[in-house]
Amino acid sequence: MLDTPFYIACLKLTGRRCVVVGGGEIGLEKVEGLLACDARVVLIAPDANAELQRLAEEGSIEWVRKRYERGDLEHTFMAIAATNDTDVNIAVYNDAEARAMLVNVVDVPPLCNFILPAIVRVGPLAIAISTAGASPALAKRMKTQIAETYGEEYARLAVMLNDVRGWAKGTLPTYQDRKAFFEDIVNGDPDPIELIRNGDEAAVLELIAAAQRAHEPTTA
Ligand SMILES: C[C@@]1(CC(=O)O)C2=NC(=C\c3[nH]c(c(CCC(=O)O)c3CC(=O)O)Cc3[nH]c(c(CC(=O)O)c3CCC(=O)O)/C=C3\N/C(=C\2)[C@@H](CCC(=O)O)[C@]3(C)CC(=O)O)/[C@H]1CCC(=O)O
Ligand SMILES: NC(=O)c1ccc[n+]([C@@H]2O[C@H](COP(=O)([O-])OP(=O)(O)OC[C@H]3O[C@@H](n4cnc5c(N)ncnc54)[C@H](O)[C@@H]3O)[C@@H](O)[C@H]2O)c1
Repeated sequence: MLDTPFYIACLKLTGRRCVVVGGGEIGLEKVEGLLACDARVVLIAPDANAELQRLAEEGSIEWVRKRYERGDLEHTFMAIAATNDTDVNIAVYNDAEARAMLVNVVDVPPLCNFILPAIVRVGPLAIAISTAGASPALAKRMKTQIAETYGEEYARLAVMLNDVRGWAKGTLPTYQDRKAFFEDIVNGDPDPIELIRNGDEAAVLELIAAAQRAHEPTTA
């Protein structure tokens, strides 16, 4: 799989039907990942572990208590198979592929048209690490190391920069102007990340205000 050039993207799952087939520990892991992204999760499995049953009872997921059938993929955006039956996993893959649907069979690369990276999430930041299947264990180790480097201060700066995007789009006429404005702040002196680390958000706001003054077109 190392010669597969994977196209990395961020999917919007909000409100979309995502089907998980298999109600064991691994099925639960996948359900939780999808719920964290506001997907409409449908679990297909004749039995499910206690936590999945709880999620179904509280209405967080729909549990269809039966064995998988092709029709379960109707109107579905993504399917993830996590059963202990290879024939079922192959059927899910074939049925999803026939509909050009996104499909992942956990830990079976030939039955995936997308694979899952290890992810570091902090606020709006998401850093994905993929080894193209070469070593999930290494991806997991890197996740820990990256999480130590890119913490809350980066997430906070992202939010502060988002707050000024409206001003930039409304005030700075060209893409180049907006690019220069944001790069001045992000790579600014003093370093905004260091300022946030030291608890001095007021100085970051001042850095942003100074960039606004420097980049605002003159009306004369
Ligand atoms: C990242 C992560 C995300 C997630 O699952 O959400 C993920 N696997 C994780 C953990 C993990 N998986 C395995 C181990 C044992 C150690 C090891 O083998 O390294 C550990 C470590 C552990 O469990 O601690 C075993 C394993 N995994 C695959 C195979 C098949 C094969 O090698 O042929 C085998 C051998 C099975 C066997 O030997 O029988 C295949 C895949 N696993 C992927 C993703 C995709 C490639 C990702 C990439 O590298 O780009 C891919 C291709 C398909 C997919 O499943 O999407 C998650 C870390 C989550 C986190 O902690 O953040
Ligand atoms: N548990 C682990 O740590 C782990 C790690 C890596 C890979 N795996 C593999 O991932 C798979 C899932 O692991 P698990 O621990 O969640 O397994 P599990 O045995 O606990 O759960 C399997 C689930 O699949 C369901 N299932 C079986 N046939 C089905 C069908 N026809 N339609 C719908 N659902 C069906 C079962 O009802 C059960 O809910 C297994 O193949 C396992 O070898 C497990």
